Amino acid sequence: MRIHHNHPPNLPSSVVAIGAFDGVHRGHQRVISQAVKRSKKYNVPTVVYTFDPSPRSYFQGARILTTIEKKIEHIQRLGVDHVVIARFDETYINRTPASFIDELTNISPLEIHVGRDFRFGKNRSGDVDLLAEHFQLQLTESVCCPGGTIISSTRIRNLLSQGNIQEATFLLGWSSSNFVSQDFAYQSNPS
Ligand SMILES: Cc1cc2nc3c(=O)[nH]c(=O)nc-3n(C[C@H](O)[C@H](O)[C@H](O)COP(=O)(O)O)c2cc1C
Ligand SMILES: Nc1ncnc2c1ncn2[C@@H]1O[C@H](COP(=O)(O)OP(=O)(O)OP(=O)(O)O)[C@@H](O)[C@H]1O
Repeated sequence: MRIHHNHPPNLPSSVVAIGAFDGVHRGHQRVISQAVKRSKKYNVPTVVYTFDPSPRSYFQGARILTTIEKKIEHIQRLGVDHVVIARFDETYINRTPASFIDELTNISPLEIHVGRDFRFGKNRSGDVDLLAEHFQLQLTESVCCPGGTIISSTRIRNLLSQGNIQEATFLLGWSSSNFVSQDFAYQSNPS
């Protein structure tokens, strides 16, 4: 897998998945795996476009589930060809939706895979309807817990803070021993 910092490569065609993907949990895995499956069908590379730091950590100071290195490792395991890591800083957050859309045209997406709630651009002003005016969108069905709640990084963070490692690990879909960041590992197992 090739790693691109800040700027996507120029590609003649691709299938793209976009998101913060903190934890690369079961919901994220579905978004990315569906992109990989479709890229194989088209015989074009899969690109995952993600952010460092994650927007939730930047805006709300949320503790991360995965370091950027771990995130890359898990994305690679899903069979992705290229990962773009955009530095999420003051300059970046002020970009307009149009500027983000322009950037995506460099990778010539045949399809873009995101969840229904995906937002982008300054003040979260871009949504899936706007993206669909420019690209073929594939909206991933939400992956839920057995109880019916949608899996999210926030939910997993809360479970870990409460010490509920078993459920957090299940929602992550990876082994927590080599997955959860040191901060959480320490908090959940202080001995
Ligand atoms: C160019 C760009 C600018 C963004 N600016 C903001 C912003 O001003 N405020 C904000 O809360 N999020 C901003 N975001 C983050 C998005 O709201 C969102 O978190 C990000 O696209 C990842 O999607 P996800 O949270 O569904 O994974 C921006 C994203 C992009 C791509
Ligand atoms: N449970 C899920 N099922 C399907 N798609 C999901 C799921 N959770 C997130 N996604 C999608 O994956 C992409 C990345 O999502 P994001 O990183 O914001 O995850 P999140 O779990 O909602 O995080 P947070 O709780 O921090 O907001 C987005 O397009 C989002 O819609």
